[in-house]
Amino acid sequence: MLVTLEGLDGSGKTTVWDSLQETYPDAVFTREPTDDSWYGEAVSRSIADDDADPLAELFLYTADHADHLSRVIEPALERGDLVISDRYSDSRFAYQGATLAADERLGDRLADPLQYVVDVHDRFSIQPDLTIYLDLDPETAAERAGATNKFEHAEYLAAVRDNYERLVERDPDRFVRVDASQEPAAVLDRVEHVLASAIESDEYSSH
Ligand SMILES: Nc1ncnc2c1ncn2[C@@H]1O[C@H](COP(=O)(O)OP(=O)(O)O)[C@@H](O)[C@H]1O
Ligand SMILES: Cc1cn([C@H]2C[C@H](O)[C@@H](COP(=O)(O)OP(=O)(O)O)O2)c(=O)[nH]c1=O
Repeated sequence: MLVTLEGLDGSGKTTVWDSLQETYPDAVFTREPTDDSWYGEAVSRSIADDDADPLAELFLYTADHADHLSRVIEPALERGDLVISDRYSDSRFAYQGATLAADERLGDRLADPLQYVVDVHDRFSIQPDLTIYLDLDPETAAERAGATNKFEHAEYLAAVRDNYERLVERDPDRFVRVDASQEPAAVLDRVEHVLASAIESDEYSSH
């Protein structure tokens, strides 16, 4: 079963992901961008480059995703493991959807940048069974994240949040929204509850 954690920078994904490792010691914990491959390293370089070409950046993230799928996700799912990923394809749909829309060169050419990024993933990616969306307003998110990279500014995060809203609306059965403005223990409690029920119904449906 593939579970993903999504939300703005600073929404608390990594905090939750760290804590879940104690609850589910046998699960495979992974993340995007990956931090153990040269594809992930290339993505980190692009994140640090304020002048990175947005289209080149989309394809770097997507290359990292393709490698992540074949190297980590697919083998784990074939073994029947629970996989919990801190960010996954929806990050690309929301973030690169916003970056491409803001790019003067591309904005007019791509009628719907978010849909373009979704289409790039068609035919090779694997859809999560459950996506937990940590919902937080862009100002608090930027404040918590400390705005250390170009993706963490409130104005940009507001566009990213609009894209997440579109994704949730398109796929209400897959997404579960969690109020990330609550204190950490309350957020974790809610996430653990959502995850436990999803695992239970997954086990029930596979018997
Ligand atoms: N529910 C919360 N309330 C307040 N601060 C939080 C909460 N969850 C995480 N934080 C803090 O916010 C910052 C960003 O959290 P992090 O888990 O790294 O977010 P993300 O992985 O979504 O960027 C960290 O300093 C973390 O301690
Ligand atoms: C996976 C992914 C991340 N990102 C961005 C979001 C983050 O600002 C940055 C690094 O991701 P990450 O290290 O998960 O940041 P954080 O823990 O602060 O949420 O990359 C994209 O723009 N597209 C993507 O496909």
